[in-house]
Amino acid sequence: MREAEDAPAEFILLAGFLGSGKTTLLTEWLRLPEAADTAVIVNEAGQIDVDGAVIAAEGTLPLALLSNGCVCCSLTNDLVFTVENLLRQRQEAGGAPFRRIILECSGLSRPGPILRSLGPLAPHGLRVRVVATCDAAQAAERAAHFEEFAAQIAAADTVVFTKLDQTPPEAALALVESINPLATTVLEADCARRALAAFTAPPGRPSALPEGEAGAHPRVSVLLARFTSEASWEDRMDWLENLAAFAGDRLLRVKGFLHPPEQPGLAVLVQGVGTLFSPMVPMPRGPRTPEALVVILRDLELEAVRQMTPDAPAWISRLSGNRLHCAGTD
Ligand SMILES: Nc1nc2c(ncn2[C@@H]2O[C@H](COP(=O)(O)OP(=O)(O)OP(=O)(O)O)[C@@H](O)[C@H]2O)c(=O)[nH]1
Repeated sequence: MREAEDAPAEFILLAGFLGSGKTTLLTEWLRLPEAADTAVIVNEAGQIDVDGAVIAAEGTLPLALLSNGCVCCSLTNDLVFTVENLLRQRQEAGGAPFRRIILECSGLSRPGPILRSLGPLAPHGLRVRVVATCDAAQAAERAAHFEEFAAQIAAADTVVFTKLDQTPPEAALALVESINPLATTVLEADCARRALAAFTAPPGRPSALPEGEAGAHPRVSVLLARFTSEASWEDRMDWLENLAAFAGDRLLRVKGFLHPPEQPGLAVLVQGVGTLFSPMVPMPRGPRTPEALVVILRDLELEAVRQMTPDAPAWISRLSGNRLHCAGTD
């Protein structure tokens, strides 16, 4: 579908639960020619900017980061400032106006407060749209435990199903339609076609309705794991294996970088959703790829994880300065 040259730029809020495939969808999009004139803002809730490093590896695109907090509760002013900065820098550089600014939200953020915070951007005439990813394999479990899941789906103009290679989509589709019968759904196994459908879908509702419920999650812990200088590669793998076995379905997400001691220039991207780990991806070691793993758990506290393997050459701490979810009301 060709877009009119003078169509207003879009502000796309890319929501979706932890590990549901937001970054993957976005990187697929950035590889397409249609993605020219896209700017990206990444809201990584912790100190480790994994998504930013993965997206930056796609090339030189205007990329801004909102880190150390959740954009739906603590960073709404920063968001307006960041968008205005991107627009101004583009104008000052004499570049063509952006067609799209995509905000990748952290996985537990709720679209409602973010949409409401966009008021000061009204003079820019951006058309706002919410795209939510839904992991077809995990939808029922997420819906049962996390109201953020329902808030994300309910706010979406477009719901994009992911992990269709792992599970048939019917149950997740029925669930999503029961939460938000108005959303356009994208059920596309091919990654490029899925990304194209996600980010160029015709506008449905003019803007999404903010959801009402508050979403504190005292049951979620966000921890940071680091390894000592004596730790071998096997120690790191053992620790991860133990974690998956110990936490079971209480393990929601692992992501971060490991540094193989034998390979000084190399960092390895580690991605786990639940206890399922993707093949590790090698990346150059550098300031964007520090060695640390963000571990997100349900119903498991720091002390329990430390006690899991008290002698492991690892430091486990709470992620400081982090608020993955809203504790307040709207
Ligand atoms: N098999 C399969 N794996 C996928 C698909 N989409 C994403 N993944 C994998 O799922 C994991 C999480 O994907 P991400 O794109 O990082 O998910 P995210 O929503 O950005 O994660 P957070 O930022 O932590 O909330 C990665 O290991 C991806 O490779 C898919 O359609 N099929």
